Amino acid sequence: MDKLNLRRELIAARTSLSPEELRANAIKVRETLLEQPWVQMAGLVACYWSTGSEPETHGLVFALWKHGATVILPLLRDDNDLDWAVYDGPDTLAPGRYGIMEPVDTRRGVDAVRTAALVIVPALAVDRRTGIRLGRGGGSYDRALARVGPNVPTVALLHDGELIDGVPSEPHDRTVRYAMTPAGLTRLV
Ligand SMILES: Nc1nc2c(c(=O)[nH]1)N(C=O)[C@@H](CNc1ccc(C(=O)N[C@@H](CCC(=O)O)C(=O)O)cc1)CN2
Ligand SMILES: Nc1ncnc2c1ncn2[C@@H]1O[C@H](COP(=O)(O)OP(=O)(O)OP(=O)(O)O)[C@@H](O)[C@H]1O
Repeated sequence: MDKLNLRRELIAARTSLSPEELRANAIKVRETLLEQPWVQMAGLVACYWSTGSEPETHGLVFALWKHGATVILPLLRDDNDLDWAVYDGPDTLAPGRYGIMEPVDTRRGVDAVRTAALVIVPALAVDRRTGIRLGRGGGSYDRALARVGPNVPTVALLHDGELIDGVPSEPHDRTVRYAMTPAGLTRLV
């Protein structure tokens, strides 16, 4: 299946998830990730502020922040590349493009993600054999992940049925090292 149709199918499946399922998944994701030593030890974490039926990250971001980590969140630039700014509590976010909440703190530039010790990303699907990630289609995270060093753990958050075989890929597509689903954390590459 091509990317466009696969995206359409995955987005349709997400809209059928109930608020209870979304909440249960969010708790599982938060608890599983916070158990990992490499998560606990990360001083600077790049995450995302979830919207709609995406795997929910609000509790995770809050918990990482409370734990003492510096959390940076993306701001979508006009060229679809990602700028980054520091999360400083729930009152420090304002809607950006597509209505996604973005931090109002000073913009740290597209290269800020290079300094993260852990990178948690949104995805519509990940290929379980290759780690290839399918995103929204702006190429934003392809660009951001290209700046992340090979030894930095990268984790895509997924719902059930989104860790699949045969994600279509192009040369610019980036991989992630872990997929987090309601079934648990899977090391990919
Ligand atoms: N929560 C969250 N934050 C994020 C991302 C994301 O996927 N999730 N991004 C990941 O890159 C960036 C924002 N990029 C986005 C790109 C497209 C759409 C979106 O809703 N697109 C519509 C169609 C848009 C259109 O009208 O052309 C869609 O997918 O239906 C949302 C975010 C940065 N922040
Ligand atoms: N490094 C890059 N520099 C500039 N444009 C890029 C880069 N990587 C990808 N793109 C462009 O982004 C567009 C969308 O790519 P693709 O469909 O793979 O997005 P995606 O990975 O699903 O989305 P996202 O990364 O935003 O979650 C493509 O047209 C591609 O040319």
